[in-house]
Amino acid sequence: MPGIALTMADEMHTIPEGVSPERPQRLPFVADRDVPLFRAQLTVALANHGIAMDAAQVTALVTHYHLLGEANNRFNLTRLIAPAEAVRWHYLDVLAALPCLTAPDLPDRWVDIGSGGGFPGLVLAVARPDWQFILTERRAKKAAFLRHCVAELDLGRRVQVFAGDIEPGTVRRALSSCGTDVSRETCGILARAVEDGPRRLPRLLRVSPFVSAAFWFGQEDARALASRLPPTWELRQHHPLPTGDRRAVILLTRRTN
Ligand SMILES: C[S@@+](CC[C@H](N)C(=O)[O-])C[C@H]1O[C@@H](n2cnc3c(N)ncnc32)[C@H](O)[C@@H]1O
Repeated sequence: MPGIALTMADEMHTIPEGVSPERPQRLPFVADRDVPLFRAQLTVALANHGIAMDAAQVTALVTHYHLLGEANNRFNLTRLIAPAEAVRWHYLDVLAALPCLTAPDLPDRWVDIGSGGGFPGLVLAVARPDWQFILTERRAKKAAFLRHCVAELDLGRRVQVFAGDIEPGTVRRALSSCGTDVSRETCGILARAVEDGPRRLPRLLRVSPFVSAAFWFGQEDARALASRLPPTWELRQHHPLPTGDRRAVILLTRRTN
């Protein structure tokens, strides 16, 4: 059954096919009901898509979902919180990108622009214990939620949260404040469902620490991005995702010559 591609803004995430439009926009999260269902459906999805994770990693993702659900009852992090929707549209959507992110010449340090509830950065941090992440989020409540998740999941040694706006003029300062030596170190940039991404994200590519980028896009956004790429960047891979019709991770790299 083809899914409907996610659009750029969370508020606009389209309802996946098969979900009744009659349904209330946001069902309250009920931990006793939803967490066991989520664990079962996540386990099936990982097996079906050949994504290897050990028991501790699965438990960490379940814990993240639990925290997300509880926080979502207090303020809006995502509309897609019911177990089946969350597994598919959030966790599988992120984890299915792993094969294209794991080439040895790609960075092991990533900056997630607009992490929201932790997608993709926090989920990738659980999946790849050898990578480091800076999760950035302009909204204070969401940044506080991310910090809480990092503490609960014991990821503090390699995952940092920057609360603030990431723009071309501020990004180097933001990374420095998280301990990155921007004159020597390189990193990759991640973004999923960031508002107006095809227009705003290419500007960040001009900033020097960034040597790779992975953007979760539908077909239209991928097309719009292609015409805005700085000349020093090229498309390295278009990695289709199983979560939506023509949905993909667009992997970009800075040219070396
Ligand atoms: C639509 S949500 C998507 C969240 C998450 N990436 C996901 O895929 O579910 C976009 C998030 O990016 C944040 N955001 C947008 N532009 C930003 C910027 N320039 N710097 C930091 N955060 C930003 C917003 O506050 C919002 O939480």
